[in-house]
Amino acid sequence: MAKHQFQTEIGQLLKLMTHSLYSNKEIFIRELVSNASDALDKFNYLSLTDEKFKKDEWSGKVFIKLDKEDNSLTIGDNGIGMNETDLMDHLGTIAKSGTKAFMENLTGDAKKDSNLIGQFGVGFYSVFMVADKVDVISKKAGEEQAYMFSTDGTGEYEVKPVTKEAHGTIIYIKLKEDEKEFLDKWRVQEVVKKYSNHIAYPIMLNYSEEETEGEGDEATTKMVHKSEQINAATALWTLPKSDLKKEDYVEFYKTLAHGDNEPLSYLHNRVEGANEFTTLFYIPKTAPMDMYRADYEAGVKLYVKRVFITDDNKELLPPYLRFVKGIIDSEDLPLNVSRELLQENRILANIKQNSTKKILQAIKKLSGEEADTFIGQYNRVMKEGIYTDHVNKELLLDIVKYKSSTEEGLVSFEEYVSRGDSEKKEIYYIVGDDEKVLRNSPLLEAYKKANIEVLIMDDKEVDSIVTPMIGSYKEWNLKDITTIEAPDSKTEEEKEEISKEFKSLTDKIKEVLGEEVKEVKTSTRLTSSPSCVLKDSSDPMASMAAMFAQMGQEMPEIPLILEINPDHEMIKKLDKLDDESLFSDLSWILLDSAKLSEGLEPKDKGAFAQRVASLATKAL
Ligand SMILES: Nc1ncnc2c1ncn2[C@@H]1O[C@H](COP(=O)(O)OP(=O)(O)OP(=O)(O)O)[C@@H](O)[C@H]1O
Repeated sequence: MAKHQFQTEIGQLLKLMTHSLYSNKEIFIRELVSNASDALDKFNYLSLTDEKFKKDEWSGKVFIKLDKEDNSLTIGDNGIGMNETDLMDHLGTIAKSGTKAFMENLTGDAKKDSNLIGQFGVGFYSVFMVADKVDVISKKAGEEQAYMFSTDGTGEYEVKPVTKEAHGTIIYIKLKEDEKEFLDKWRVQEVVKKYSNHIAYPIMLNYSEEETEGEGDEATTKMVHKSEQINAATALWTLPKSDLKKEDYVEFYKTLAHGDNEPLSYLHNRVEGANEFTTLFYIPKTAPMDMYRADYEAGVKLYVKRVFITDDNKELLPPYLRFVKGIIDSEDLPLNVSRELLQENRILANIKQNSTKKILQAIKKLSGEEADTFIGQYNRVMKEGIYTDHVNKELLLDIVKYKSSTEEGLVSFEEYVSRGDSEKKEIYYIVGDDEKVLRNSPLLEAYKKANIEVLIMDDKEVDSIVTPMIGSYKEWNLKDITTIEAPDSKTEEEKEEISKEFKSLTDKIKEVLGEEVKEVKTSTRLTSSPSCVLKDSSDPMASMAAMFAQMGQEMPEIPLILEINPDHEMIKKLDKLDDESLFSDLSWILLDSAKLSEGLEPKDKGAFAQRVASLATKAL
């Protein structure tokens, strides 16, 4: 008999299962039933597509056996089964990178942590919350030899050949002394109904019960073996909407998401006509942990006429909808559609297009608290959608929200437009990575004064790439306020006059700063700040920079224009200053502090600090 060491991470995981996650132990039943159901799905597919298995008169079943005398619970299925390598690969190691992420994400809150179990696919090991010892006896469909994998959940497991008639898997669980509740028929039935009522196969509960025959002195009791189906065993999505209540949808979601939370929203549609299919989609209340991992798991399962095809196809929905969980069941796809060719399939492309639109329309309809929750979790991926999905850009633009310079909370483009200047039709925005810096930016001063709303986009990584390519929203052009003229009440002549009046000063500052700025000019956009910097939108580098950003590359530097506030005390005094060295220091400070207040860095931070210290000393 071969003894093997568990992979290190599994060792850690087992410890965790046995010692930490004890408040929600019942989920081990959900996890094992779900694995059984997956194994049945896989065999079902084979029996319908592979000649070798077609002759089988087969109907998939899960069974659960309770044995009070032996203090054991057994969960079995007649599904695809596992051979020796499968047992060692699937149960002795965790191939997925998920486990490490699982361990890192543990919060210490047992309820939350047990929800993570499903998300990270460490389902089988949850059995060690209740088991002293586990034997997995399995025979793979189409193979001769069966094997038994045994472990007591410490560091080692054994695998040996055994005899088993039919293909499938039996998991024998010797329960810990204090886990007798899982031998109670009602308790097990309750757990199965809660999590697994709508898996597509019958779950049979086998148990023994004392029955009394006769009455009084004549009465005799004997043990009777019973077997009954304890789940509905209907694929929920095939039922008419009118037969289903919210509770049914929520219950099914729990099976699907391996969790205990309610979904934020769901949509169930049957499409008839040239292309027939049913979809049932859920939007989780909280974004999946792996949403921003490159190896995220697909959330949608594909079925063809109720037969499970795959849960590993990331093309069923566009990537920005990767948080959606659910089912697509097509009537028209061939059962043996090659998994590789799914991508290019016209029917599937049509389903994808239709589903995407339906999901986005449902999201758009969310209101109040639900809409807030959605935006809190998914605003960023929706912006990703704007970038990648041109067909649904309009819908997506109605969903995303931004901070605003004049409103509390988040606002939509629609709300902005309803308040904006309907003649000018412009949407103003400023992008950066620090909300506070953006709100205090000198560039906002003129907009504040003119009472014009500016969208504060503080998710720079995404906004700086996505927003420039939005272009317009319902004929309203988006304008980056760091590149355009500010609103002001002065005429061109007045501006000209001020510019002339300060020409010698602006020339002198430019002389000091040299190539660091492209131009120095008087500003009409400032009220309380002495200076600000702007990107020169007419410079060819500016459009290049946007292109670079879209390709995810480092942006080339765009030359800056320094604007000074002619009404500011400092500028007035500077104009009259004779001390050359002080003039030079103050010119640099005008530039560097303007950069800082817009979230940019001074070129020479050390020199900046020295100049400030020297000025402070003079002021004392
Ligand atoms: N009853 C079973 N029949 C056949 N294979 C099984 C069975 N139970 C488990 N397996 C195999 O072992 C693997 C590991 O199972 P485990 O529950 O740990 O994770 P998972 O099912 O892959 O992930 P998740 O829990 O997220 O669905 C499964 O993917 C499957 O290949």
